This record gives sequence, structure tokens and C-alpha cells, in this order.
Amino acid sequence: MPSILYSTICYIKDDFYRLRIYVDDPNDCFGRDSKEDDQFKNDSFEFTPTNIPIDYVKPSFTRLNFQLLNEKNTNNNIPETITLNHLLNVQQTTPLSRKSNKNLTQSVQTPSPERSTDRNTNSICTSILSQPGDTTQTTLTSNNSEVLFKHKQFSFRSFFSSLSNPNSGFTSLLKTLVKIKYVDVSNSIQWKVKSLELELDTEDVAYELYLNLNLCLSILKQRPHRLLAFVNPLSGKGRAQSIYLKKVLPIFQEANIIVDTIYTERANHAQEYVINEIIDDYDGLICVGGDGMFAELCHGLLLRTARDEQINIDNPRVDIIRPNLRIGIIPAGSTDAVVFGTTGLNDPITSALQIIVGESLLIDITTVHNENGFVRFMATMLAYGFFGDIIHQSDNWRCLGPLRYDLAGFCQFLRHTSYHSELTIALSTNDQLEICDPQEMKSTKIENEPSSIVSDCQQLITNSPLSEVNPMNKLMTPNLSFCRRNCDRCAEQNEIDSHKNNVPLQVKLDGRYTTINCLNMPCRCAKSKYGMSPFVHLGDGTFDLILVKRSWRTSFLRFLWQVANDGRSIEDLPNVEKYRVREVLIRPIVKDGKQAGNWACDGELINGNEIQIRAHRQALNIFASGIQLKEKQINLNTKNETINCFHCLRCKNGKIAQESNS
Ligand SMILES: Nc1ncnc2c1ncn2[C@@H]1O[C@H](COP(=O)(O)OP(=O)(O)OP(=O)(O)O)[C@@H](O)[C@H]1O
Repeated sequence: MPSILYSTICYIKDDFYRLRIYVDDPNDCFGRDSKEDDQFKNDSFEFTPTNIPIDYVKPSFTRLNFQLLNEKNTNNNIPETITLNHLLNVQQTTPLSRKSNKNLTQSVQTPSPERSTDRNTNSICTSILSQPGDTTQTTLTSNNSEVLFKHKQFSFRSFFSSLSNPNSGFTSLLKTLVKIKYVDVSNSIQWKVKSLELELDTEDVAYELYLNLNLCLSILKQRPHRLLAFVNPLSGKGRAQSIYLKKVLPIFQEANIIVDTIYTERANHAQEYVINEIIDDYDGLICVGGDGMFAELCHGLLLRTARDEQINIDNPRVDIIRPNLRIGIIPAGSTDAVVFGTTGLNDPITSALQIIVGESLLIDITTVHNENGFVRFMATMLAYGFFGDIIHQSDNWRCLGPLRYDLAGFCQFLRHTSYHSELTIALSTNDQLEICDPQEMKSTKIENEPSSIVSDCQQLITNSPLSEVNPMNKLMTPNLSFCRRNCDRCAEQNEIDSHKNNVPLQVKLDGRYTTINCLNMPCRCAKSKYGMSPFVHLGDGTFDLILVKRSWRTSFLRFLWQVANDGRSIEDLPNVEKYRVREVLIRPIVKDGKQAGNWACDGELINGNEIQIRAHRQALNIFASGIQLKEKQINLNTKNETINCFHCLRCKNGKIAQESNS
């Protein structure tokens, strides 16, 4: 049952409300005995503490509730509840007109007969009105808490008092208005800042509410207090700086977060800074830009941690260690695949708000090694062949801007090259259980070159037994559920345990492929509605391997069309195979003086005669909520569903891009 910590009457947009601050803890973990509980319960309105017992505030369960006391229902968009963690700031100010004192008293003295609580309302109000100025009274339920609370109350009160009234302490309070700014999460994907003005009857009651709310805010441990932001002024055609200054920085300031800003002067500036400078004073690092800037911070933090922990990153079997700091991403680039994958949208304001309230998401990072050692960390996508060739060619056409990617793509499509390659795959142990009937697979595998389990695939991937099972039996249907906030699959321990104890099944493939792609994130962007791999999970220790075999040009065009419009059913194409894997070794076989394809990792060209990619479960902590799906979307477990899962995102892409540009 909810337990009320504080209750008062206020006046919002011409209506009267009862504001309650309450704890809705399902486990009711206050640890109080039943006698003490009685005075906290929902219906005991006689209990009107002047100050909140701060020890009882549970950040994740504490909420503000607004109950309309008017007789008529009004539609003034006041939220019924606001979670404590969604408060941005609370200010006490002077109202323009001071009509409320009279109105408030009158209204409460003529309660509505229909409302069973009106008598209680009256008594609360009377209680408040009869004790103006009694801001030092402490109402607590346990002796121990009283001592603690008094101590905390003393320091916080002086602090907020000086903030509220810097000139003259308690003498000239003429403020009956409390202004609350909060995060509106009614649209779970796109968050907004909203504000409420609560007019209280007396200055003292307003001051008391102001103090109590700020006390609550001060105990939110998951929130960052000091951040270091790296802004790439060139990102997304040069709009990063204005997005940062106009949209993002003011919100950080509203939330009283100190942000130190560095405008990058060259490529790798941010990465070098993170590796070499002192960053211990910060609660997180922010990049304002695109996926390239995120990659810089990701490399900086992971390499710094590896150095501090004296880890040999060149060893392909290395287990990387998760850094203590979180990374936040303010999208201002041209693709923003990481932000799309982790918040569902590339909206700078949503991302800033998720940073402020301290949302956390643990994501997998993969290491990329070649025959000489460590090459890069991969956060989004590694490609060999078609997409690598596009990056290679477009690098020579930088003067054309983003258009160069479309042109290079067109040229590569006309060229229509495939590359002979050998792959050694360590399958995800979770998905091995979900095996397709070989009969079912036949229709889609007709054009396949035969795959084989081999006995000598231990060159880079070691310690794994080889299976004698026909590989057709092991072509699997990965779990087709979207990764989302509090994703069950990512929370499972199996995968990480199996890394240590079990050994994965290995499969060796050999064939000609137009493109080989490893996806650690869906890679949704303005040009790809669902991304190439919509069902990949962000924190389960696996990534998706998508192979497009040599085929007619029209078949490849079909693949590209599906990537752009509906990546959910991409593996139904006869020339496409998809695996959920933990590790893969890709070895191009170059004979007769033919050219090998190009490699690209997170949009950067890399080199290697053979490349090993290995997933590290939840190796990085970022400020993001994960995608919050609605119930209907959560139940969507099959790729053939016709529901448009990201309908809202699709519609808003254009709009948000325009907003960001302006
Ligand atoms: N001042 C700078 N001058 C030149 N290059 C920079 C500078 N600062 C950062 N960079 C480099 O620019 C690259 C691209 O930046 P970023 O990813 O932010 O933008 P983008 O390319 O527009 O977006 P996306 O990667 O999403 O397509 C980064 O890899 C980074 O190393």
C-alpha cells in the first residue's frame, strides 16, 4: 500500500489539487512495525508532516501525486503522478497575482459532497493554515530516524534556504509559488521537459514544499552531478554546436549539472584526452556528434581502463573490463545508429534527459583483432565486402559530403563483386537450442554452397570442441524479439556463464559472399527503418552475423531493399544467412592475384588478412534507457507480424532531423 510522506493543498491553473509525496514500494521495505505504519497509510490524512522523513524516501518508488479536488473535471494536462526521479528542478518564486489565498480557503471550505475524502481534505488544509511559519517542526516515527533526519535537515535547509533567498535569510519571503520542471515520459520514446506552477496558500507552506522536494532530489544517487562533454563542431554538417548550446546545455543547467565542455579540434582529440588526462572528477563523459564521436569516447575509456588494469589488449582472448564512467550520447551526427539503437530515436533532448535522470544501459562491445593484434572496438557494425568497399571508395570523394556514400553505393552495386571467404563461427549457446527443422530450411538453402564442420578451426578461436552434427541441423532461428528496456534476454546469466563454463558450438563456412556483416546493434537510421538486424540484443554477449552470398544482381538489390524497408525478414531471402554468434573469424581467400575486399568497422576502414570479432557482454555502461516498447510491441515475437513496430519513430525521423537542423 502506498505510504504518504507529505501532503498539501495547492492551486494549479485555476484548479485545486491535493499534492501527495508518497512511496509506492511493493515490498513495503520501510522496516517499521505495524503501529508506526498506521500513520503512513494512504487514508490517514490526519498525518501531515511538515518535513519529509528523508530516510524513508526510496528514489525508485517515490512519486508525486496530484489529485484534483474541484467538483468539475478539467482537462488541463496535469499529470496524475510524477516519479521523483523525473523532477528536474524546483524553484520558489513570486506569483504574478496573489489571488489564491482567498480562493484556496473558500474552495476548501465548500467541499464537494460526492467526494468521500473531502472531510479529510478540509482537515489537512485547516491543519496547514493553522500552523503558518512552523517550518522547524520535525515529525518522525522512529527515534533513530529523528536524529539522522535532524542532522540532514540542518545542512540541507541552510543550503536551500540560501539558494531560495540569497539576500535576507528568512525575513522577506514573499513567495507562494513553487515551480516544478519535470521530465514528461508519457511518450516513452520521446521525452520532453514540462513545468508546473503550484500556488500555495502561504509563503511558509511554499517554502516547506520547496525544501522537501529539493531534499528528495538531493538523494538521487544515480544522477550525474558533473560531466565532461566533447563537442565535434563538424558533426552532422556542422549542427552539433548549435544543438548543444541551444537545446542541451540549458537543460543540464536547469538540472544543476555542471558540464565542462571541450570542442574537438581534430580527429582523435577526444579519444586522446580521455586516455591521457585526469577525468576522475566526472560522473560521466558526453559526446555531442555522431557514431564516430561515440567510438572515440568508447575507445578512450576502454583503452584507459585496459591500461590501468594492465591488460594485454593485443591478445585476441582478452577479457576487457568495464570502465566505471558512463558515456552519454547527444545525437548530432549524420547516422546516429548508436542512439537509435539505445533510445529508439535520435532526439537530442530525449538523450539529454536520459543522461540527467541517470538512466543506465549496459551494452556489449566487441573486440576486433587481426593477425597482428588489436585493431578496434566495434559498437555498431563491421563489414567486409560491399559495405567496406563503399567506405573505401567514399573516402576518396570527401569533397562531395554525405552524397558520396550514395554515389559510392551505386558504383559498388554496378561493380557487383563477391569475395571468397572462410568463416569460423562460435554460435551463441542460447540460440543453439532453437534449431530449425532441416526440412524447413531446405527451401531457403537451395542456392547455398555447402557448409561444413571442420576439424582445424582452432587458429584464433580456441578451447572449443567441434561438432559432428550436420550443419544444416544447426542453422538456427535466433530468438526474434526486440531488445528493449529491462530486456529478459540481456538480463539472463546463461550467456555469460556459458562463456566461462560451456563451450560454444563451432561451425565453419566457406563460400563466395558479396558482403559479410557483423552487427552489434540494429543499426537503424534514417535510411533503414528497422536496421539491418532489428532483433539483435544489446547486452546478451552475442552479435548477429549476416552473410549475403553471391547471387544475381536483382537478388542483391532485393537484399538492399529489405535493409532499407524491413530488415525483420531479411534471412528469408535465398541469398542471405543469419547467425547469432559470440565470436567469428573471417579469413578472405585471395587467389590468382585477385583483390580482397575492404573492411570497415563502425564506419572506419581497417586492415587485416584475417579478422576475429569477439563479443564482450555488457562491457560498457551508457546513459540510455533502452527502447521502451508498449505492451502490443513487446508481444510481437514473430518477424512476419504486420504491426509496424516503430511506426512512431518512422514518422518522426524527418521531423526531428528538421528540428535538429533549425
Ligand atoms: N574537429 C574535428 N575535425 C575533424 N574531424 C573531427 C573533429 N572532431 C572529431 N572528428 C572526427 O570526425 C569523425 C566524424 O564525426 P561524427 O561521428 O561526430 O559525425 P558524423 O560523421 O557526422 O556522424 P556519423 O558518424 O553518425 O555519421 C569522428 O570519427 C571524429 O574522429
